[in-house]
Amino acid sequence: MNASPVILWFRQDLRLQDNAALHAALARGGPVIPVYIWDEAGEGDWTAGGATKWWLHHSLVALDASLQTRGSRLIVASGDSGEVLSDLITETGAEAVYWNRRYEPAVIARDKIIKADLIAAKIEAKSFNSALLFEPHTIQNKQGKPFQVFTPYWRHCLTLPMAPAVVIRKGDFPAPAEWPASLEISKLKLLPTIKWDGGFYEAWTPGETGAQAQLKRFIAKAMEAYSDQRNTPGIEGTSRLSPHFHFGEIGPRQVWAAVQALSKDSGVFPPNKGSQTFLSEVGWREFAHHLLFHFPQTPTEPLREDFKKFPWAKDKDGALLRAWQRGQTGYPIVDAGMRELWHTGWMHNRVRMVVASFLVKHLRLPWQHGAEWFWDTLVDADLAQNTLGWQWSAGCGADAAPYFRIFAPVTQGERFDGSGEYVRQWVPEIAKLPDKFLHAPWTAPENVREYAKIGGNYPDPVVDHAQAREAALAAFKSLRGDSIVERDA
Ligand SMILES: Cc1cc2nc3c(=O)[nH]c(=O)nc-3n(C[C@H](O)[C@H](O)[C@H](O)COP(=O)(O)OP(=O)(O)OC[C@H]3O[C@@H](n4cnc5c(N)ncnc54)[C@H](O)[C@@H]3O)c2cc1C
Repeated sequence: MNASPVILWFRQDLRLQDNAALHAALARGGPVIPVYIWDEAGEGDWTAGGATKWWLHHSLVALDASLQTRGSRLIVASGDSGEVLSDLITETGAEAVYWNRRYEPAVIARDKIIKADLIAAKIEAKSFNSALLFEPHTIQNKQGKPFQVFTPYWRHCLTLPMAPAVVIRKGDFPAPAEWPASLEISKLKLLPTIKWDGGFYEAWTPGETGAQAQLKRFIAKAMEAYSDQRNTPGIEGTSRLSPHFHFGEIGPRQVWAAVQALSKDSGVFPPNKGSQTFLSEVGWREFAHHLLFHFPQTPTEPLREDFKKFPWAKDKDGALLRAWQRGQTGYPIVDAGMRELWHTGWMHNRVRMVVASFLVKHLRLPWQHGAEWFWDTLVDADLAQNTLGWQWSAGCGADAAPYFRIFAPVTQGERFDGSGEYVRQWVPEIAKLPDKFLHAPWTAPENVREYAKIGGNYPDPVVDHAQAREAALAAFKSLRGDSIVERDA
């Protein structure tokens, strides 16, 4: 038992349950001082975008409220993490700093320095895993190398022991006799000054309680049918846990345990096909972190070296990129996705794949432009998962979709939004079109267009699908210099 305070440094682990650093801090004894540091420079080139800042504000408010129910509170500071911690140590007499690990390259580099400095100053510095089932440095293939294909990666992971979720005891957390100074959360200025975030409030409840409610809802209503319904953007067929995962308001061990609990009666795990597919998507999240850790250059550079020479198209005045960002490409499924993103900070995975393919293949614009836009607009923007998603879509990453697989936006719309529910919600100016023309409004006869009152409200396609596809294949061919199999997805 220890009487000196321990600083519990919260980062992307904004929850009390299944929090290994908190568990260790409580077990150590002595007052626990929970701290959050807003350290933009410490994130390297990837400081939080507008949408994740919105989420963070509300998540910190929720965390502080939860801590207060435990006789504690959140100390909030801004600045260089190492300096803030050092000042707090002086102010509080803390002799230990505990935190949960993160895996982004700039953060790893920063944390290493902080740990070394703390140890040199004779402060107990300990880090823990609360974010992943399998930490990247513990996983390698038979050749001792990182995995680059998901299926063998995941098969290997599933042979390994998995730590259970950590249970935090009930009751108050020991508090210091005097709390150090704290900023008000609003002083971090994370919320937008221009009010574009109205839709976010309707769509989300940031914080640990919101995350648990979302998991419960998903398990009760959608998990069993997940493998059939996960590709239909017009229904709530997926968990929508991604921003909660990103901020560590829920951890994968908790999700695993919740699915496992359903197997109590049958003894079969996972209990059904839906849960099996769902857990393998959680596996993709693990894989994304594995890749980012082992290939830290990939947020900006293609994993496949040959793609560095890809002949991207010229986009005069950025007009094509702007049309894509604003949901004005003339392809309804693409525009619906981009508008859903702008309005709610989230986009369905099927549609993320369609809009990413459209940017990279139809418009032939660099995937990095798309990754940057997603970074700023997604509430779940995550360096590991965003990088994997974009490199997968562009065909230049690990286990990626081949470049020559070009998603045809009309076919994708008809196949995955056949009833048009999704497009009608996000592209209301064409809502009155009959299903037959909904995904290709330019093919509707004039009288139908008139009846549906499309008028000049909705743009014609910014590129012709067939021509764009040919140009993309030619560009790919010039890169590869060999024959390719052509197939629309
Ligand atoms: C171009 C592109 C960019 C993406 N950027 C991000 C991002 O910044 N942040 C992010 O969390 N996800 C990203 N994804 C992955 C995926 O689209 C989202 O995780 C998913 O849509 C989140 O919705 P959900 O929580 O309902 O997922 P569910 O289908 O319920 O899946 C459960 C969890 O598994 C993980 N997951 C699901 N699909 C994937 C996947 N393909 N890759 C990695 N993890 C996955 C997520 O953590 C998700 O919350 C991206 C995908 C693409 C194609």
